[in-house]
Amino acid sequence: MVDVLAGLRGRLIVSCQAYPDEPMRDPRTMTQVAQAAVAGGAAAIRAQGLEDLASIRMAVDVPVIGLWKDGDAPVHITPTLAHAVAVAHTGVEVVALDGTTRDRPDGLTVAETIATLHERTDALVMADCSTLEEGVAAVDAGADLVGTTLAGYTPYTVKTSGPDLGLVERLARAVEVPVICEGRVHTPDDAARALEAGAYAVVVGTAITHPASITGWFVDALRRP
Ligand SMILES: CC(=O)N[C@H](C=O)[C@@H](O)[C@H](O)[C@H](O)COP(=O)(O)O
Repeated sequence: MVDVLAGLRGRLIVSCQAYPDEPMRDPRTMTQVAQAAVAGGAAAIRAQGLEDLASIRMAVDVPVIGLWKDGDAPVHITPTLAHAVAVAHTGVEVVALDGTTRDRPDGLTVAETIATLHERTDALVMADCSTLEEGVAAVDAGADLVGTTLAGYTPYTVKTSGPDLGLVERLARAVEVPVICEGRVHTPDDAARALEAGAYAVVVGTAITHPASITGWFVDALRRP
């Protein structure tokens, strides 16, 4: 598993996710998107949902970071231990879960969730966080990687127009585990700046794998006076 992390240093991870009721919400489609990303040089794939994960894990030869978005509670990225174990059982190398200190639907803490997952499976854990304090706490709780995934998506954080590079910088100074810059990395320049800010690796989702959003960016630009 140490090799998994070593292979991600300085590299691009592509998040391949389609949202409920979208046309591309189909495991075969997401698998093809993941294969295309790997062909383009992605060092790992991040993906969502048990079916997508099982299919993508079989189809690509790079590590997969898996999550399961479920429920309407504020904590919905791999929200419970049962979700985390199910994600690990798809064969992915890394389980991503909500690493904030908010109440979890099963009443467990992040530390209890990570400890039990580590006991029961070989998967590494990526804690999706929104603040420096959450990242530090998640690492203390046993997270193997920490991501800025939720910066701007919790009620107490501000959504920066690009990636939250300030948070990347502060986290990279504060923790010993790899810091993954994730969220609103929309250009190659954003990605390069994330590494300069101290990120170990960079996740890009929307800007590579979400055609509806990318189309919208162009449509909006044409509407400007
Ligand atoms: C906040 C949240 O739920 N983020 C999710 C986490 O898996 C995904 O919807 C994002 O696409 C992913 O984090 C990549 O970010 P971006 O698509 O901005 O490159």
